[in-house]
Amino acid sequence: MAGATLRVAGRRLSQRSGSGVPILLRQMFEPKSCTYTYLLGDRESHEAVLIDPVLETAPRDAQLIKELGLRLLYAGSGLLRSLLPGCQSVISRLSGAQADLHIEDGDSIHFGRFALETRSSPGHTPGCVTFVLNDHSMAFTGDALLIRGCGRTDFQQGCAKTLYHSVHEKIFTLPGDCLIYPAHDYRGLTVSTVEEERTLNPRLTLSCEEFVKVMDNLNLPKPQQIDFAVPANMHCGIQTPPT
Ligand SMILES: N[C@@H](CCC(=O)N[C@@H](CCS)C(=O)NCC(=O)O)C(=O)O
Ligand SMILES: [Fe+2]
Repeated sequence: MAGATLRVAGRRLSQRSGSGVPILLRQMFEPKSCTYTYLLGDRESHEAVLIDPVLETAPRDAQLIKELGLRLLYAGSGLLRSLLPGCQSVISRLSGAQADLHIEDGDSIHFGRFALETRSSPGHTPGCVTFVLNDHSMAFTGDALLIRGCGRTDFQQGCAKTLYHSVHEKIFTLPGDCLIYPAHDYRGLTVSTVEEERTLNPRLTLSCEEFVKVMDNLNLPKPQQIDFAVPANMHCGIQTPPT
């Protein structure tokens, strides 16, 4: 099972660092929810992981994974698991959702010569996680940190103060040139860096107190898919018929 192990909290990351080894990375877009899904793979072992998958595009993602000859080990979706046997669904333990594997702060997800470090980054939801590649060259920030923005905190047990501390302590402490890949973008931007967001993010450059005020007054409309997506996420992306 070498290269495919999930390590428990606090253990050292793999010594097989990603540094100098080109990773296979694909950013894929779902236009309805403006979601980015990320496929990360090791060209040598063909092991891969999928971050932030969306139900609607699971068949597309599964097809690409097959075409590229990859073996998907982990995905945050139960549907991918049924489309690609052998794949395990993964979600934060703090989400309270069902999955094959529950991850916690400090866990590592290994695929081939690479590993993703799990950094719990609650605030948008209690279960939000940022995945950091083991050489700290890139971070997948989910809905916590968006490009020049951040996840809203007005539903799904969100908390602005918690989000502020998550971003400052778990993401802004990464190297300045670490690439930031968010789960959503509503303006067509695709990638940022820690340094850019540390200096230019209009919300996260505020004091914690000012940030909380801004977040409490965003008055955003509810996302179109939310009533459908939240219950599904509790079952790792699988809809259960109403009873
Ligand atoms: N009108 C938009 C709403 C998008 C939205 O609320 N997005 C969430 C992230 C997905 S749960 C969010 O946190 N947005 C923060 C922000 O500042 O936009 C739509 O339905 O597309
Ligand atoms: Fe969200």
